[in-house]
Amino acid sequence: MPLLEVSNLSAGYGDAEVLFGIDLTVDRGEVVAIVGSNGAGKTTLLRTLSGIVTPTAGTVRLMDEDVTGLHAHTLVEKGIAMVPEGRRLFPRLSVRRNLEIAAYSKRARPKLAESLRAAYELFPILQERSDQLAGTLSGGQQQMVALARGLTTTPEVLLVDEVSLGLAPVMVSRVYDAIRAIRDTGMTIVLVEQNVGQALSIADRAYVVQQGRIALSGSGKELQSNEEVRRVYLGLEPAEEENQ
Ligand SMILES: Nc1ncnc2c1ncn2[C@@H]1O[C@H](COP(=O)(O)OP(=O)(O)OP(=O)(O)O)[C@@H](O)[C@H]1O
Repeated sequence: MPLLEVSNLSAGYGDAEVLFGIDLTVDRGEVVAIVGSNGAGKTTLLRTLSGIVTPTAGTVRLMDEDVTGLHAHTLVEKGIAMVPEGRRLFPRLSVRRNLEIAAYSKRARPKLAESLRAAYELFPILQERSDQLAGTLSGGQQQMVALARGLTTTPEVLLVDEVSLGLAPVMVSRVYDAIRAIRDTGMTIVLVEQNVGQALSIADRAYVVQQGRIALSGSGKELQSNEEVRRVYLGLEPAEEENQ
């Protein structure tokens, strides 16, 4: 049984339909990447899975329970956490306070001390900076707070939107190291990325979204060598040796 099973999911904003019959599965412990061009619907898919956007058709099952159309706060209680694009921290609150606030749910509150310990173990820099205002951290460090905040909700699955957006390349590698470290704890991760190369390098499996539909899927390795993916998303010629 997959941890997350999405069948025939459609969603949009008012009359603007964005997703058309998405099917995907995520197994426990997997990193699944959702890649595609600007405006393909990747963020909308994550927003629908996290209850911010209500689906117009289809089903979402979490650990075999139908959770379709539940509100975001209910889905947090059930174990779906979203790390949004742009991080959305409270810039004038300390790192520690940002993490504590995330543990508001009945699910997470009793485990707050344990979650903070685990977050600081994963991200020692955040422990060093725990009293610093989140808005004064570097972009990469803020992204680590956003990831740690998602983990503080003690999720079954962490949905991560555009984690590398706006970061310098060196920071992107650090943030990806952090995601590998999170994966190594056994966490299930769904990663939406425009940085297709990075996402495929870490993904067990990936889906390519085009105009609101799944156009391709396969293991991260398979998609890295898929001709269309190489040409359209990685900017490589089909015969070109990968040397980046
Ligand atoms: N709040 C909104 N109201 C109306 N339309 C929206 C809203 N958010 C996104 N859209 C539209 O939905 C479509 C899909 O956007 P979405 O953000 O899901 O794509 P994406 O693949 O994540 O791309 P990006 O990486 O640029 O965010 C786009 O045409 C976008 O203009």
